[in-house]
Amino acid sequence: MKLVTPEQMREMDRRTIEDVGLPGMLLMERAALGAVRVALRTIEDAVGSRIAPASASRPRSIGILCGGGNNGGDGFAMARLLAEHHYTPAIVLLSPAASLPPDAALNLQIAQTLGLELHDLSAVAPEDIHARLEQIRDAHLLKGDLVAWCDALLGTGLDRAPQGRYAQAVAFLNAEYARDYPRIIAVDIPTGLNAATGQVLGEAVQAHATATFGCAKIGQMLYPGRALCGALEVVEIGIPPTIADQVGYAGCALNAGWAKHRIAPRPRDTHKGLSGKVLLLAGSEDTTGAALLAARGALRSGAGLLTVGTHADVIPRIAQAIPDAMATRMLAHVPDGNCEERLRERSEMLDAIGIGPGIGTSDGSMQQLNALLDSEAPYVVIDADALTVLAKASDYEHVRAFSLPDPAGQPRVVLTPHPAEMARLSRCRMSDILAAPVQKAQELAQITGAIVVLKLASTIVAAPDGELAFNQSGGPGMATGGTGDVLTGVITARLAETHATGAATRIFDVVCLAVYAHGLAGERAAAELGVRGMSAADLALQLPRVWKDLE
Ligand SMILES: NC(=O)C1=CN([C@@H]2O[C@H](COP(=O)(O)OP(=O)(O)OC[C@H]3O[C@@H](n4cnc5c(N)ncnc54)[C@H](O)[C@@H]3O)[C@@H](O)[C@H]2O)[C@@H](O)CC1
Ligand SMILES: Nc1ncnc2c1ncn2[C@@H]1O[C@H](COP(=O)(O)OP(=O)(O)O)[C@@H](O)[C@H]1O
Ligand SMILES: [K+]
Repeated sequence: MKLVTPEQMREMDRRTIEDVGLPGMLLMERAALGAVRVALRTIEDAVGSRIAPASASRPRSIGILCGGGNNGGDGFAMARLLAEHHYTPAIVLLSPAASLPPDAALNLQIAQTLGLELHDLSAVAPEDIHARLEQIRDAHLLKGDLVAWCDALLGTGLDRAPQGRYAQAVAFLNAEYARDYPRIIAVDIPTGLNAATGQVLGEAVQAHATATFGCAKIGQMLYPGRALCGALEVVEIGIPPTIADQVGYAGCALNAGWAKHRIAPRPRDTHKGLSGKVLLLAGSEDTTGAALLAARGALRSGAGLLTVGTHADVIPRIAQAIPDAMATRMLAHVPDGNCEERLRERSEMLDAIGIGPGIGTSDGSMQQLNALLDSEAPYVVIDADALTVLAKASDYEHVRAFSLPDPAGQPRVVLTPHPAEMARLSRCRMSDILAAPVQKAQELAQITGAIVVLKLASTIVAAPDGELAFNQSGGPGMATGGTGDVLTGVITARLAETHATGAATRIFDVVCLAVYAHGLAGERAAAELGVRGMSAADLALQLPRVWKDLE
């Protein structure tokens, strides 16, 4: 699923209308048709919760709150189309009809000509809006049943927090959502949601479903926006693909459609060398678990040969817990030439190296990270303590220098920070990261030349050239210690196999698939064990099934 910014969507609309010559009314009609389809399905899906859809013998009402822009225009058109399906639409107008843009004005005029029910609240005092909307609702509840509200207040034109009448209408819709009876359908985007950032301006509508037009917007991928949309459906409105490609996209969503056919079955005549030689620099005395989890992530994601490079005391514990892996001394708390030497010797023979889970932030870790960035390792994943160590460095020249020499011009380093690590790397507060995660991830990718995986509930993958992806898999069960360690192993193993086989796959896509698969494993573990019962180890155990399904 391709994603756009609100500006890109407006530009696609504009070019389609002005350059191609498709009338705006036609786009609006298709938008309204799609939104009606989503509304009807949402109502039908809710039948179990006492809601009965309309039929010739069973009239039902739908309230449609319309604002003063083209989003409101979609709402007027929807009213006309809903009437075809035996619903009684009740249009509520919040802005003066005289200032509507042309297509919206025409759709309002048609609705009026058809005699559809219209409540003009554009001159009602804001403090009275709530009561007026309740009156409209109650009148319809007496006549039949009001089964849904459509939010056609504001769409991608939102440029400030809803205030006055709009704010009251948003609050009313949220009170209706809380009653858990009528379905709330957002037209294009829930009002109050910033389509670029996923942040709320003032208060935003909580919808059961959102019909979004043309392309999904970035703000619908990121929380809280993602949750406010409810079930999100993209409605084609007639933007020609050539126009969309000319305008360009802001990124893509990592979902089932994206992941299909991204991983080929292994050839029968392969051998372990071709599956990828992985080294994970992980674990210390108190954090052996981090190394074990990363190792499980790698072994369950296709690693051909896995070595865990760790502190001396940890080696027997790794060997006992995971006999499939080799363990060797490669970490020390104080700088140790032997560890560096071993790393240097091996790096060339490896396909990918992951560093960080549980290694500690001592000078020894710093030294080993520097040695790694001086090595010949094809790909390096930097996570956890190694990120904290990296953040202590004055600049990211080291990472940049390492990232540059790839013959195909692809990044060789992957950074996998969670928001706290990201704040350290970006030298700002965590609140700054959470307020602008996309921008921060892009900036760090550009500064370092690395692929940045900013781990959130909607993880963002950012490439140095500005490419973006937003992960849609995963869930709250993954909010438990160690799931990030597993991810390090997964990404490292996938990079290793790609390097070993010499596959022409883009590194960015390899990282994205690893992130997506890791989230799916989290979903599967939660489905089996519940979000509170599952652990990071359970997630790792689900990885084989996820890869099997993806193949
Ligand atoms: N021809 C097109 O461009 C199409 C537009 N479509 C619909 O049109 C929408 C975009 O239309 P518009 O650009 O008219 O934008 P909106 O309908 O989102 O509203 C824009 C108007 O509301 C004002 N506004 C912004 N924030 C406000 C606030 N907080 N309180 C009060 N007023 C506020 C703006 O100043 C502007 O006048 C899309 O979301 C989509 O629903 C669809 O019909 C498809 C085709
Ligand atoms: N609510 C959530 N929804 C989806 N994924 C989540 C959620 N919470 C956490 N995750 C994922 O779980 C992982 C946590 O990683 P991290 O914070 O590094 O944990 P740790 O350091 O304990 O291993 C990340 O991949 C993150 O995207
Ligand atoms: K809306």
